[in-house]
Amino acid sequence: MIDGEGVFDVIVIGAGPVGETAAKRAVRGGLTAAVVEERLAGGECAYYACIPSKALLRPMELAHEVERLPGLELRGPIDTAAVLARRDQAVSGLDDAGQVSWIENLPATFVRGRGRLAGPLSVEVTTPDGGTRTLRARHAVVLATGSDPLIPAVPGLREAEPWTNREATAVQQVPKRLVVIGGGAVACEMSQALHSLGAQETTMLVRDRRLLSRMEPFAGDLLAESLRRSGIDVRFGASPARVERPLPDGPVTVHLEDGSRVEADEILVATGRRVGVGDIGLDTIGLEGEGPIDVDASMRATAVPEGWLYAVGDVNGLDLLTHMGKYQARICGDVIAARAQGLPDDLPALRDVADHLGAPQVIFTDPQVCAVGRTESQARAEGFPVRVVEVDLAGVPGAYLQADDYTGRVKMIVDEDRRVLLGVTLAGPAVLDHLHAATIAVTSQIPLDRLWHAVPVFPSVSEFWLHLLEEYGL
Ligand SMILES: Cc1cc2nc3c(=O)[nH]c(=O)nc-3n(C[C@H](O)[C@H](O)[C@H](O)COP(=O)(O)OP(=O)(O)OC[C@H]3O[C@@H](n4cnc5c(N)ncnc54)[C@H](O)[C@@H]3O)c2cc1C
Ligand SMILES: NC(=O)c1ccc[n+]([C@@H]2O[C@H](COP(=O)([O-])OP(=O)(O)OC[C@H]3O[C@@H](n4cnc5c(N)ncnc54)[C@H](O)[C@@H]3O)[C@@H](O)[C@H]2O)c1
Repeated sequence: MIDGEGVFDVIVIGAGPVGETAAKRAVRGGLTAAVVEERLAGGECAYYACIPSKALLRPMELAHEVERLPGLELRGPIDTAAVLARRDQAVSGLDDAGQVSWIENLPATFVRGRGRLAGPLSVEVTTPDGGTRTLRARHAVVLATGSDPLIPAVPGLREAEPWTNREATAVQQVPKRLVVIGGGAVACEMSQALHSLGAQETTMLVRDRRLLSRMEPFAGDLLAESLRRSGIDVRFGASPARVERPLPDGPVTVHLEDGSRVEADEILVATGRRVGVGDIGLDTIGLEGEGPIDVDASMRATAVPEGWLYAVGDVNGLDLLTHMGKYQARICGDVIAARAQGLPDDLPALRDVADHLGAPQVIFTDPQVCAVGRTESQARAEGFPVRVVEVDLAGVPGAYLQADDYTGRVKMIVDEDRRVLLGVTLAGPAVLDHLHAATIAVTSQIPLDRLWHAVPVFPSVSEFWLHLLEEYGL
């Protein structure tokens, strides 16, 4: 809704899931908003990350479920063409018309083009036809510019035109031989998805000694076992020294630091992200640097004393997860609206708490890996009086009824002084929906003596709570 030529209460740069949410909340709070997007409204998440990756993983998950149950059998291999067609549907054929209408119906003004700060409260947009347009904000500019794949400086790697998450999630032809650099979320999910869809030789080159090295060690170990069982070659302590691809469409060879080499048809780089602060005009407001934008608990950029600049989602580097970015965006949009209208801006719902407790996260592999709060090593490093309790999920009737040879584990970290949970990690088939109960317990700091009265149903997987609490001594 424009109420002056190019003048809005709030301007959001970046229409990923996070920028869209910030605009929605600001408009709900009675403000006018413009949303500037250079590529596709919906962002990385909708087209090249969360949505397509989960569409590609779901058939693998179901196939594994069937394999684990005697009496059931798949009629044939996974129909890759059908899976890719369903993925195409899930990403709306890379057409953002629906997302643009959603933004316009907020109502907010959608501006296609590259946004760049042009001094305080001012945004210059380079439109697709090469023209420029200047927008002014009365109250706030929100940076929601996300992140881009990071390609490490390995000689020959960039020249080999590696796949990033974008090409991997948009795959049309699954390579027969795939080599993946990385052992984090993207590497694990995409290796398993592409292997299940036809990559016959999949090699993961993991620099660390474990997969998912920021999570509890048992989770990465269970996942590595599962990946290896399905035929993926997971190599630890494997660092690429140089990469060669003599012909653009020919095979690629990765030479490792230990002198060995891997040849493949395609190479996927999954080594983290670079936050989206490049060429967005930070210099025009006296900021510099390549790193995330530091924010306070109301999502306001701490380096801008006048307080008109906010940063939400991947670009602030707090937690590179869609649900966390959208949570930040709800706070941000509401705070901007409150401040613009002189309303209280310090209500409990208007401050970021969750990012500092340990964000909930699910790795959608088989086994699924789910975590919230602190790991044991984080809790110990922070000086908490820690007690750890672990339970084998195979001993929980609700779990072993699900499948033969059910393999899974759960670990809880207790603050012994307060007898509350600091963190929970669980890994196993189809456990992701159990994470929210753990998130509630960790976030709400429910005393274990109270949690004891939340009786889990028999025979459900959620009885692991009972097993944990009994093991603890209740
Ligand atoms: C393969 C993969 C799978 C993932 N799976 C999950 C998952 O299952 N669950 C989960 O929670 N998270 C997942 N993530 C992380 C998630 O994708 C990100 O945390 C999320 O996309 C961040 O949202 P955002 O809006 O901050 O940024 P983005 O989604 O990156 O959107 C930013 C938008 O800003 C636009 N933009 C940037 N600069 C400008 C500019 N100057 N002017 C105009 N527009 C601009 C971009 O074009 C983009 O559309 C995954 C990531 C990857 C790579
Ligand atoms: N299901 C999910 O929630 C999900 C799925 C995918 C991605 N994501 C998010 O997207 C972000 C990016 O994921 P990602 O997997 O790219 O990053 P990551 O930070 O999770 O993992 C990066 C991996 O690359 C390795 N690495 C880094 N630099 C390297 C180098 N120079 N050489 C060799 N190895 C190197 C690291 O050791 C690590 O194993 C993550 O923060 C994650 O939260 C979330």
